[in-house]
Amino acid sequence: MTNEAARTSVILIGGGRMGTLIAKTLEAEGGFEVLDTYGSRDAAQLDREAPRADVAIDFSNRAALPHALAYVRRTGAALVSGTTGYAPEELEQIRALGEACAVTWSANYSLGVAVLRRATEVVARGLGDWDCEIVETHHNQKADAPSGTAKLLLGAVDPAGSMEVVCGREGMVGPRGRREVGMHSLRGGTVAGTHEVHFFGTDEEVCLTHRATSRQIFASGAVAAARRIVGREPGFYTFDQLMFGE
Ligand SMILES: NC(=O)C1=CN([C@@H]2O[C@H](COP(=O)(O)OP(=O)(O)OC[C@H]3O[C@@H](n4cnc5c(N)ncnc54)[C@H](OP(=O)(O)O)[C@@H]3O)[C@@H](O)[C@H]2O)C=CC1
Ligand SMILES: O=C(O)C1=N[C@H](C(=O)O)C[C@H](O)C1
Repeated sequence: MTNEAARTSVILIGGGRMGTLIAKTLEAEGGFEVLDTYGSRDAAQLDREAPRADVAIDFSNRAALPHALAYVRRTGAALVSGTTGYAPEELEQIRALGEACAVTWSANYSLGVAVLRRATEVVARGLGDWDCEIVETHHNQKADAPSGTAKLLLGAVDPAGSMEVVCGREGMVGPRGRREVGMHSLRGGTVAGTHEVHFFGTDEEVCLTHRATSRQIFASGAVAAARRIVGREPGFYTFDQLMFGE
């Protein structure tokens, strides 16, 4: 068998900042062959003509989802998706795709954020009656707000989904409610992604912060996920399951 035959074939959905960096990372790491990249102009080709790959890596836009789903259903490729901005029903469609193929979706493919999520769960349990505000900061080209990672961290603060979520505080009348979480989005410059979870008590504050200083962490995490998902049984796998086996 030649090295060529052993390579994992990939199609990329989205060839923007992340898609370009993932292509470079696949090339640098070796063992992968990118068959093609699909963007907004040719995403419809995914439905019928695009060649079968071992794995599709999707960092694009929610508008591409019907094509990504059609591609994976048609070809049986594994899916690694990092696209954010989905509605809950769309995320449910991605999870349901796991009945037919091996699928992973994560709002953040950095190891640091995977650990931050766990740390946030622990701190939130310990400081259950403290006020909590989540602040995310990203570059001025980001299409969605709040970030997918901010929503992931909200899930760690409030796993039951029982708290009121207040996005920004403009027009707020009266004091802050006890059963609410504030979400705040800042946009500017070239920030790769900063997430802060603030817990405020009386006369004290605990703040957990993750700061991405480069997008490379997301690209490397997505490629690691691609390596680990190819050849798995159909199912929806979390990033933690792929990386930590749990
Ligand atoms: N999970 C994670 O770790 C991370 C997730 N992200 C997420 O990845 C996504 C992409 O981010 P980024 O690369 O910075 O964004 P860019 O704007 O740089 O790139 C977006 C890409 O998506 C393509 N696209 C847009 N609409 C469609 C469509 N309808 N069908 C097919 N392709 C489409 C664009 O194609 P064209 O150029 O042809 O218009 C472009 O290539 C975002 O949702 C972002 O939040 C980002 C970083 C990390
Ligand atoms: O669009 C980005 O850039 C990023 N998007 C992801 C998100 O919405 O959480 C992950 C990361 O923060 C960078």
